[in-house]
Amino acid sequence: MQINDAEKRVEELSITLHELNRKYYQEGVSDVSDQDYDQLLKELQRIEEEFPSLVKPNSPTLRVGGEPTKNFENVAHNVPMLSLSNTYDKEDLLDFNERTIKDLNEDVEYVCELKYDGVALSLTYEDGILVRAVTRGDGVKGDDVTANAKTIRSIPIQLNGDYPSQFEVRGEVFMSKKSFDINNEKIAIENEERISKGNKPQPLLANPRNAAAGALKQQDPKKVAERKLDMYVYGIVTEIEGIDTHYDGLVKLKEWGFNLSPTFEKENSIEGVWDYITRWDKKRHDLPLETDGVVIKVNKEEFHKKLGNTAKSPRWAIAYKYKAEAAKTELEFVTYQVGRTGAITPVANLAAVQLAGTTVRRASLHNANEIARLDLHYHDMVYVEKGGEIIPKITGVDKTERNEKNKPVEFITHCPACDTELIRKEGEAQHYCPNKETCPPQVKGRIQHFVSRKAMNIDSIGGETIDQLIGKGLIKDVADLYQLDSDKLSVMERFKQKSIDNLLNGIEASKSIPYERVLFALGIRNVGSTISEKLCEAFPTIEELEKATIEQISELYDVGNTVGEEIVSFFAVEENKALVTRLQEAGLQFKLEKKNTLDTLEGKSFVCTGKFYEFSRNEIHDLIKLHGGTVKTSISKNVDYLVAGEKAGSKLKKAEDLGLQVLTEEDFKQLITE
Ligand SMILES: NC(=O)c1ccc[n+]([C@@H]2O[C@H](COP(=O)([O-])OP(=O)(O)OC[C@H]3O[C@@H](n4cnc5c(N)ncnc54)[C@H](O)[C@@H]3O)[C@@H](O)[C@H]2O)c1
Ligand SMILES: [Zn+2]
Repeated sequence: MQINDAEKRVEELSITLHELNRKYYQEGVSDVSDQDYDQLLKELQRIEEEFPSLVKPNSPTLRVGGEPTKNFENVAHNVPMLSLSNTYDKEDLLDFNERTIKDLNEDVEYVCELKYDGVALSLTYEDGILVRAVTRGDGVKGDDVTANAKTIRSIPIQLNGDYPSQFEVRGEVFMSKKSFDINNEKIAIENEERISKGNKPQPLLANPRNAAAGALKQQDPKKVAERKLDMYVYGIVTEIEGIDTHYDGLVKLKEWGFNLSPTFEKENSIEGVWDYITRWDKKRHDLPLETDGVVIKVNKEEFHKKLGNTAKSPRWAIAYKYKAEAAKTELEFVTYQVGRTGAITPVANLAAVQLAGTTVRRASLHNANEIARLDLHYHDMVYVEKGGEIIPKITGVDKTERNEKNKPVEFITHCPACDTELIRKEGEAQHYCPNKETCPPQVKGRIQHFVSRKAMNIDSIGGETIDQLIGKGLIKDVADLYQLDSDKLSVMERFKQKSIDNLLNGIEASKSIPYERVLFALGIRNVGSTISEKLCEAFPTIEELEKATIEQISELYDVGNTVGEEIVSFFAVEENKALVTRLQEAGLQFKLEKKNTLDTLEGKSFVCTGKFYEFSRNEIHDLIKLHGGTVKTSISKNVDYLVAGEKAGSKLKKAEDLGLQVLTEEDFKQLITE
């Protein structure tokens, strides 16, 4: 691979992984299976190993988890809370064993535990009393959720026995399969009542892991208690005299009153580990909670110190993850969904089949390429797989069972919602319905996105209200919302004055939503909430963004080419410009609120490369922005300064060739303190 191709691929992978992370940790949504995610991450790791100069300071290979939230006090961890390196492969596991023995120059004993599928929590005890519970957050600091943790019955508030005076223990908070079902039943019953009163139904919990994460972050501890969470602890962090092995630590934890899964086991060789893994492959489904693998840990504490950590995970442990489960069933027919951007997604409708404890009836087929790849025929017997909990996917067809009369699945040519002929852009996998203006799911989808919580947050407008507003001809697009008034709304059915007031108040309040969220709300393809923040920082008014070129946009840190293309083509459409103007006239924010920035570096642009001592690269970026400068990723004549650390490499050479000013970390510090 050439460095140019590598750089491009690194960028693509980083954007994809950042977005998958954001969805997974912030919204609890998985767009791809864990196995696919792990494959992408490994690919990035391999490229970065080959081209170390391409490692960005915030690369997904270096980052743990999500981010702490603003809803709780953020607390720094005494010892970082890391992730675990993982594998789906026996070979990798054997390699791990060999490497460990080689590094230690001694035989090792392991402890095997199941990998509980929930969220990590750190608990601190002083004199036997729980004083603090903190989530993993970004690994360095997390959310203080002590009040919530105290409502979880399996977390002891007061310990028994000979516990040390102060120590930290970590474990997994989870929602048992039983609580998950009960909670969903409750929500379903509440929904019947809500619907009968004309209110919006609540979404069901998607899966136990996501449900546990959501519940733990509730603001009201009473609500946490209602969700009936549990916790298994899996390790002591603090060094404690007399506890020399991980196994002894677990036994002690049990004595002091903690809740542990009784499934942990000591193995004196990697063969023993493999035996444990095989034994639990099927049996784990009988456990009260979801598990997705086995965690293998070196037993002796002394070895943990010797082996140390990578940026992201300890070297003394590895997770072996079980492969997704598969089943075979019949493809009955294919339906097509229309998204808010007009993208058409084919969905396989299957004869019901049991898979990993749930009944599966539908699977996503992604796009026409996928159908072609599978060479899918109606009534084929297909293999479905479910990675973790996400929508299952079809991985193959059993062609030996194909009846010759079965016809191949042909992609539709016209939109199932509005009958417009579909288009497919060159080089793209997806079909689109080009009828943006009147295709009902697109019109509705855009409005739904616009009012959603992370966008304009108008929660008084649910799906059914949108249907009615469109049906009664009151709105055709999002700008029409701002023309509504009591009079017009009087034609709405099952709408009391109170609902009308709520709706209008919500719309009014949205006028103060900041520019970055308004931009996100516009629903431009590939412009998610993070990208939108970056764009607003670089182009503080919509007029500046409108004038920006693809190149200028792609130069921004972590923003790819495709975003530039989407932005430029958005503003090339007259209707879009007109929509923005109408929203501006309605009083929405299209200008970045000036944060308290300084102007020391106003108008200057910087590229940073290499390794720094006093600051991390991210901190330097933040300092540049704080002082009014801009950060770019690649060297060009338009860059003013290169801040070069240790091992600066190719960028330094290029900067020198172009005659740019090169700053050391020290020079940079002087520049901002001048
Ligand atoms: N599908 C997606 O879009 C998507 C996106 C992001 C992450 N993911 C998945 O999440 C993984 C990364 O998440 P992660 O960093 O939380 O890592 P992880 O969940 O794979 O492993 C680390 C965690 O395991 C937990 N754990 C459970 N049982 C344990 C035990 N017995 N001992 C020690 N720890 C135990 C701990 O909470 C620890 O934080 C990825 O590998 C991927 O599978 C998927
Ligand atoms: Zn259509």
